[in-house]
Amino acid sequence: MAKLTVKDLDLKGKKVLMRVDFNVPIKDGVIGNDNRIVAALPTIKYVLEQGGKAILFSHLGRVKKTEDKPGLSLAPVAKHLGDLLGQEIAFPGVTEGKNLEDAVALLKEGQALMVENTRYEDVDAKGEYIKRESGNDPVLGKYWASLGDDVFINDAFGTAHRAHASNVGIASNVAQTAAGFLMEKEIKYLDGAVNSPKRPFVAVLGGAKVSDKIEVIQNLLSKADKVIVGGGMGYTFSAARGLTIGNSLFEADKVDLAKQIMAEAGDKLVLPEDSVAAQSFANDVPTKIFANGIPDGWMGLDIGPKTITKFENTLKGAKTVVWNGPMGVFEMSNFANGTLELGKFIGSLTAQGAATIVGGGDSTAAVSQLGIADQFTHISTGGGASLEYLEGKTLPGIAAISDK
Ligand SMILES: Nc1ncnc2c1ncn2[C@@H]1O[C@H](COP(=O)(O)OP(=O)(O)O)[C@@H](O)[C@H]1O
Ligand SMILES: O=C(OP(=O)(O)O)[C@H](O)COP(=O)(O)O
Repeated sequence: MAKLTVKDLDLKGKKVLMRVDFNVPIKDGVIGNDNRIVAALPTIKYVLEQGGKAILFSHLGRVKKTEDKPGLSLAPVAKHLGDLLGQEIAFPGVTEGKNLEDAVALLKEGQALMVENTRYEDVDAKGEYIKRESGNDPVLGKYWASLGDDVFINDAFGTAHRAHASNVGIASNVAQTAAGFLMEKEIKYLDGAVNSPKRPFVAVLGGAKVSDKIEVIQNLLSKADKVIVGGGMGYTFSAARGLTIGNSLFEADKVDLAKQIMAEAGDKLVLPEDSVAAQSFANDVPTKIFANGIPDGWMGLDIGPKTITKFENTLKGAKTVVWNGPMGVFEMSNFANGTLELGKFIGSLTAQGAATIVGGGDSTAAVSQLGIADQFTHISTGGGASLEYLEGKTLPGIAAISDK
């Protein structure tokens, strides 16, 4: 990679700005899976060992209103990072202002500070959704850059497909932006899959970020031999096929796009045949399998047995598999089966010589939770980022890293 990397930098005594992707699942203040934090440790440790003063930035979830803020504080993450590093991480609990600047000034060589969730800046004091971080407000990027000593390390591969103030904005206001070790590693693995995928190449998409990822399908169709769509993403296609979907996850304004994709894709696109459904989003209610549409009052929360078989048949003999997005709400045991079965099947292809890449915060949490993480060639910390990289797009977060 002809990009500047962390080893090219002189860090001693410098206030080093660092973007990491610590967008991890948190429930009631408890971190459900710390893969993304662990994956960034080598770069953070290196910066501290070199005598840098690390100023860490990350987003957490999506902040759209004031009420979102308390549950999306990075406080538990700063605490957990401190435990992993064996040293305290300063956490002033704000994204700007005197308290933050004073905490930065107190940092000594080898110490680290974590800024509060960068997306707190997306909602102002009046509760307006102003997207200062997500809209890459130039004043905000400049301000965050001013906290450091002109050096920025971007190790947030999972956020590389976003052009936000905390990655692209900071980068455009410092002399040097370098890739961290995680960013380098992710690019190395994905390059292999993009440039010369062994065929058949099958992409598997699921999850809940329908409007974000449905457009990826169109581009992937020209790269992959088959594109499997399940999980929450599948129901917009079911609706486009004229099936009833009850209360399942659904993006009404993407139905036309789904129709267009189906028409263009022909049998390259592989869609679900049945669902495991429930009458509420809960694990302690009865479940039922529906094959031809889901009736009112029910929501599809996992792929059903026929779909599992269909997807496995599609995957048989694949030599490259890229998977992003769980097949169901794996966080609840009643709806984890589709993700588990498909995950085990994809994992088994690795032993047959296939390159298997699973990406995304929740997808990697799922394979860890299910105990099958070691069966994949590469676990990517980025879901949307790895998909867009595979499409051949230039990711703004990577483009903003300085050339050597
Ligand atoms: N049928 C479904 N209905 C609602 N949510 C779903 C469904 N299938 C999967 N999900 C949810 O999708 C989420 C993950 O989606 P996404 O963020 O796109 O994946 P990743 O983080 O791996 O990129 C999980 O929290 C999972 O519960
Ligand atoms: O979790 C992430 O993406 P992913 O779910 O596609 O892996 C990244 O942290 C980006 O988050 P965003 O999709 O809210 O911008």
